Amino acid sequence: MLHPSRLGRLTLLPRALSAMSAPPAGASGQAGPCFAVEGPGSDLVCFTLSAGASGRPEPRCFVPAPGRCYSLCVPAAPSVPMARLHRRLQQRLRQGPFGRCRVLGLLCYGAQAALEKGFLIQDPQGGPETERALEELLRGLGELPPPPLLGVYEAGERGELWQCLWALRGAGGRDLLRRARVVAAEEPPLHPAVPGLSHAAVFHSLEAARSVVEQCTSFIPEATAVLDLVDKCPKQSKKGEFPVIVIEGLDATGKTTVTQSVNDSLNALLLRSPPACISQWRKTFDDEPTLIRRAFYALGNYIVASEIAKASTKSPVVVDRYWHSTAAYAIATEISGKVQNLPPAHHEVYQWPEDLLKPDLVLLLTVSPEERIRRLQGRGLEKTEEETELEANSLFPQKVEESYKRMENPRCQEVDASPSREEVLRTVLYLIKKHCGSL
Ligand SMILES: Nc1ncnc2c1ncn2[C@@H]1O[C@H](COP(=O)(O)OP(=O)(O)OP(=O)(O)O)[C@@H](O)[C@H]1O
Ligand SMILES: Nc1ccn([C@@H]2O[C@H](COP(=O)(O)O)[C@@H](O)[C@H]2O)c(=O)n1
Repeated sequence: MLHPSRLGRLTLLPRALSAMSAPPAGASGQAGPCFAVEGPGSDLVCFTLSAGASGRPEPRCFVPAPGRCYSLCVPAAPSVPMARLHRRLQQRLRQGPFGRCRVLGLLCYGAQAALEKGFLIQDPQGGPETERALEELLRGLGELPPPPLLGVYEAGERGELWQCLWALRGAGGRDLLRRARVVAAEEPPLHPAVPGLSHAAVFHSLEAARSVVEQCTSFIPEATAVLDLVDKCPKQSKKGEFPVIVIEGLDATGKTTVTQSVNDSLNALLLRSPPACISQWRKTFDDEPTLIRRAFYALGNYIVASEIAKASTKSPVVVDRYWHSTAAYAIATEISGKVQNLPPAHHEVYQWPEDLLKPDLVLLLTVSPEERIRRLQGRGLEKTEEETELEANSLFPQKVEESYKRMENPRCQEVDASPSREEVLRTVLYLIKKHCGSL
């Protein structure tokens, strides 16, 4: 992190016409837009705009000397075209002239503005190529309402930081819309992505998820097949008289091991979400933006619900992952930074969807990060040792697990899955018996 006085120029390319046209405010919580840079660390670097010399400090800077820094944003509204545009930009920023740059997440938010998501692009070498390539990239996006804006950040005489907001002309050239001072803002009390989570990533009804996947049929042929399967399922599936037990947890915590042994012990039926009938399309949807990817997994849960309804009339049912997984992973992916950034306990994102069949018991398997590393490594797969350790120790699994723990109605009952396989099975069977009675 360097002070802005050491910058040449810092360029932002926000597309938030509505947000950016609000009068500069100079403090977070006021009318103007605020920005949060989502670094690889756990803190957000927040800044806002001021009309003139405000006496407020510059934001902690994020520009590598002697390089330059750029960014761009698109509306984060839960719209399929915008989600795809964000994804497209993300992919383009990994290629070609941007290869030498470091790309961080950027959120634009404010009292009057809808959330925008974008990127902060740090070019360690400087030079005009990156700015030129960004302009080309934005012009190449074609007709988009509203048109992309370009913000150029410049250090003033006393080292203060200014934002110049430009509109790109289709044929070339650009018009200056505004110049405003960049000043530090406090981290907002709620992570800026929290208010939009229920629309952009965590689906609380079949209809909400269905409508997203329906908008994808023209460019994802598999979407039609998924919808056909969903539409064949009875609406509002009801559970039979036998218990339904869901096993949740991070990967390598022992879900497959436990579900298989519980299944054998109880003579139950084993199901998993996503169900086998749509599993072959996972890769396709995993490559899509969050909105589409999570809608796919959400629909998978409704298909599993109809399988559970049928099976639970005949025998106990054990389910390997269900809605809690879909929600916990979605929340942890969308909320950057530290565990404290997660939506607070009892937030709506932790509530079970009213139209989804509820299990009788949800068990959350947990092991220490060290044990999880051992199990991940023991299992091999394609990750290197270093990748495995990085993943297991990062904030991401902590956020997934904490989200699981905040789930309500039904809540996840935690099971320490570090002991031997036999002991974990005994504990799980004890809890099932305690909760569901004799089977
Ligand atoms: N109690 C245990 N003690 C030691 N090793 C275990 C235990 N339970 C499972 N394992 C081993 O840990 C590894 C991960 O287990 P498993 O595949 O059951 O996890 P999982 O939660 O289903 O993972 P994923 O979600 O990635 O499919 C496997 O190699 C398994 O044999
Ligand atoms: N109900 C579910 C199940 C899975 N996911 C997503 O898949 C990933 C884990 O799958 P595994 O096959 O490795 O167990 C996880 O990252 C989730 O994103 C889901 O969303 N909902």
